[in-house]
Amino acid sequence: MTFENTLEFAKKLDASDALASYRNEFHYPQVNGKDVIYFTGNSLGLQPKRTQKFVDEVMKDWRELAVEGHFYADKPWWDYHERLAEGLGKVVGANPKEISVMNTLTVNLHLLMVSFYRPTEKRFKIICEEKAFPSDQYMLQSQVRYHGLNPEDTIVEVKKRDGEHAWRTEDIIQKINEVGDELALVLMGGVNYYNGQVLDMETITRAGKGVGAYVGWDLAHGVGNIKLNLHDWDADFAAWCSYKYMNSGPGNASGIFVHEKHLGKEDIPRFEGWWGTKKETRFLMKPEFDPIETADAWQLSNPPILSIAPYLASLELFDEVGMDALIKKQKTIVAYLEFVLHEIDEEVDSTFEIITPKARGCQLSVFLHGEGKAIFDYLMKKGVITDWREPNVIRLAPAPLYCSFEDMYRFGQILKAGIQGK
Ligand SMILES: Cc1ncc(COP(=O)(O)O)c(C=O)c1O
Ligand SMILES: Nc1ccccc1C(=O)C[C@H](N)C(=O)O
Repeated sequence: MTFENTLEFAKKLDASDALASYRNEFHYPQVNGKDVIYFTGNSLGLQPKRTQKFVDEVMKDWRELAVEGHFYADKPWWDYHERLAEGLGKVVGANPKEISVMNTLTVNLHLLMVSFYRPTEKRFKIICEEKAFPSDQYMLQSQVRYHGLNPEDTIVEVKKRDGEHAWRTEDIIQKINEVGDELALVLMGGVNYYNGQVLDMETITRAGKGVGAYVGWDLAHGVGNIKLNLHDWDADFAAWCSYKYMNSGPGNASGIFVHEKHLGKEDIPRFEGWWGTKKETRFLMKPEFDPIETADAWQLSNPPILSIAPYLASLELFDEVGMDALIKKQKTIVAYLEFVLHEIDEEVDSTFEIITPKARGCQLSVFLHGEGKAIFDYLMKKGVITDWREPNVIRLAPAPLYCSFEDMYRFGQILKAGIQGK
């Protein structure tokens, strides 16, 4: 499709957008009395209007039923989290039994490390990407130290080549083969938070398994953003948060995937709690742990229903739309945003560079040479919400559920005026 950087053309794209009506499903913050142009769905998704109903329902059940709500609410609390497994399975490409919703991302990564990072004298190394999201780095370092090892000898970071902005799959594979039979675990961000790159998870998983390591994925920036096929890729585990592209609200419940082949196994170490035991026997209060034969065996506590209810609301939206339609719009809107950026770049003295490679999802990261922070501050004042990542990057993620093509055009005009100092 040949794009044009005009309001008419952007409106034409909106008119033929199958997801256009979903824009009305969300609440928008206002700046200068107008809805913002929201580019930070990769950090915190907007609030779906229907979320209120799901939360109110829990508040009402609690008010009217109190403890009886565990078993007798319309959506009983004791197995409320199970309602998410099927929908999430479709989003991440997994069987429902491979999914559980619990805790938050960093907590879940720690819990999954208990099961999948079991260093031996010979096989103890971990491969991750350089400059992984800081929480992932702290998580890995503390896990390694917990096992009495030294992070410097244990964590192997795959670097980008000098002068390049993205990782090359061949470099990751080479590192995996190089570490070989010392490699215990590959754990990487499937979609990188900084440059927006989507890693070739299928190939990397195969390579990791090929040398006998476990392979896990942090999908904070992947879930609800790109096509995932965790089961077929044969990943051992994955974890993600729900508050970015999945719009479930700040700090809300997160999800895990554990491959079917690890379910119902006796010999897998795990930190356990009573919500991981079979429902039929849980309330017999026996001392023996009787694990559920699904990823719910990793559950510890009775779940925070008020934190899961918004996730259920948001999953309903994802279920209605489907990942295929979502990704179809995403590809067009990101391509249009890229086009608008290039057009502006031609029209003004070039000050920016897109550092996101073609293997991408929703996010374009733009390196602002020179006046970076001033442009960022200006955009925020004009009601364009982006985010800033040191040293000089703004991230733009036009989430396909609620961003319009007109937003992209208007953003371009605001950016141009900002660079020209108008
Ligand atoms: C890649 C990645 N890992 C970890 C985190 C931390 O998540 P949480 O604070 O939910 O544990 C985030 C985002 O906050 C992230 O983007
Ligand atoms: N939860 C947050 C709370 C405060 C500030 C940022 C976050 C983020 O989620 C950042 C996100 N992980 C990122 O990729 O930048």
